[in-house]
Amino acid sequence: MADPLDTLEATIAARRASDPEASYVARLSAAGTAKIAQKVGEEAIETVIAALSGDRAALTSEAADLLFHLLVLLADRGVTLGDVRAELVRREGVSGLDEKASRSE
Ligand SMILES: N=c1c2ncn([C@@H]3O[C@H](COP(=O)(O)OP(=O)(O)OP(=O)(O)O)[C@@H](O)[C@H]3O)c2ncn1[C@@H]1O[C@H](COP(=O)(O)O)[C@@H](O)[C@H]1O
Repeated sequence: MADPLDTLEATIAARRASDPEASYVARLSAAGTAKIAQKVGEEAIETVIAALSGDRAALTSEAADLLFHLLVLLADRGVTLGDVRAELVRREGVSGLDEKASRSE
């Protein structure tokens, strides 16, 4: 089975330039980077609130909203899940101290 995040990334790529009347992704993308980033911020706050509430189902739902909007933002800025995965893999071999040192170089 395909990874749902990969499937969602492909769906978002396909919908970005489609009819805004029929697609939320197209509507949000047409609104621009600042609006998409604002939505990511809102969903992040809602995720934090759900986490602190102790409601597991609410946290799961808000996390899905957050990941969806983050994928729309990444697509808007031309960053792929592959780019993010590669960064995570790179960090697997870097200790906290080493990473700080490499960032300051
Ligand atoms: N995963 C999602 C998804 N999660 C949340 N949402 C939408 O995100 C919106 C956020 O809700 P809010 O209440 O925060 O926002 P709002 O008040 O409606 O909108 P704003 O005015 O704040 O922007 C809602 O309209 C949800 O329907 C999503 N919309 C789409 N997808 C996926 O994207 C695919 C493509 O969707 P379309 O572009 O609509 O075809 C779908 O098949 C889904 O897989």
